[in-house]
Amino acid sequence: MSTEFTFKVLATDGKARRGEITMPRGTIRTPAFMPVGTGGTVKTMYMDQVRDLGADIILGNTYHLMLRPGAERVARLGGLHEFARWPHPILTDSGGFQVMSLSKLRKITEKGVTFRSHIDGAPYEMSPERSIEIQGLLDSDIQMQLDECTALPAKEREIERAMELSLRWADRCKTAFGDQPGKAMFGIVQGGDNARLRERSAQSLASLGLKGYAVGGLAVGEPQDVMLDMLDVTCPELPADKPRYLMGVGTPDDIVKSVARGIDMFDCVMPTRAGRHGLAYTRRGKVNLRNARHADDHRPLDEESDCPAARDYSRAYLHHLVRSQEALGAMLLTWNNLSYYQSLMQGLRDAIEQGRYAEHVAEVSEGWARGDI
Ligand SMILES: CNc1nc2cc3c(=O)[nH]c(N)nc3c(CCN)c2[nH]1
Repeated sequence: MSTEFTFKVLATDGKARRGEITMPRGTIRTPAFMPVGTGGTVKTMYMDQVRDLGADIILGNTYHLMLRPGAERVARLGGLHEFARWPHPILTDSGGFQVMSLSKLRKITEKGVTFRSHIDGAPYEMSPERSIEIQGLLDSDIQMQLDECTALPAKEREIERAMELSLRWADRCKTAFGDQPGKAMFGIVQGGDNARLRERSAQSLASLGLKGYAVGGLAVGEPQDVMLDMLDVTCPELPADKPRYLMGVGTPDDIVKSVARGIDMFDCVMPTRAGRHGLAYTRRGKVNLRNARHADDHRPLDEESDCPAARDYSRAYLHHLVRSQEALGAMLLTWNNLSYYQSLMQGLRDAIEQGRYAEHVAEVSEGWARGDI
């Protein structure tokens, strides 16, 4: 187990990279999908299950945990890993995006963000320094800079203002984070759907010499081709020997296309949120178990899966659980969805090692297109 945070590219296939992040709490095989554990829990899952599905790292949220149960309280209780019984790496988002999407009466100034809690309306201030302090109290392994994510569509001058503010905040976060060998602080590239601003943001962040770089400001409603175009201009400006994390992405199709453009890490609520809404991800595409067509279908979701949720339960039973709003419905479909996402990532990692990434993507895409029989 290394005491340092290191990233190695083990193989490439075009722009796709098979890599490995080693850090004190464990190794992260990339391309990696991080299940979202917003409030210190991957909803409806035991942490042992999440690990057994192949997840090397999960995501936590500064915003939610600072509001409840409180960062100082988590620190007093031994940090987030001890609190949630997840001993492997944790990446925490910095809170800016969640403030903008969840809280009311929020204001952004040079100093930071002020906002009211979406839980009890209490007022809060969060500076770049406080965000890093909170992530330290959580004992987070990979900490994200505080940034401002511009909602799209937006005027160029608005995108530029937020991008430049985020750059100044990156510098302040780097100073606040200091030198923590076994941990990392990632910068976040902004710049909306503007190629020139994306390049400027990436180049400026690269000059900070950070341990990793996220691509933010995407998956905010823009068409997939716009997101992919922004990756085409951003990734080449980022150091090839550092991990690249595309925030909030995405569908299986988003992921395979983003890996092909040089992305190494992903997080997305889709597999977990969809599971709670009766939607299953499978190698033959999506299956909506709310649909009455499943009411008498004795087949499992995927007889070839090694996940019991996909292999051992009939669609009829899953349909019944979902329609009856039974907790087990959300549990089994979340289990199935995270299993599918992790098996997708394992397939991508293997394909890059074997130099057959394009062929593998064609195979999985054909499976989705064939649709669920
Ligand atoms: C679902 N789409 C999405 N886009 C994001 C952009 C940022 C982004 O630009 N910055 C930060 N800090 N987080 C983002 C997130 C949250 C990731 N868990 C995003 N999620």
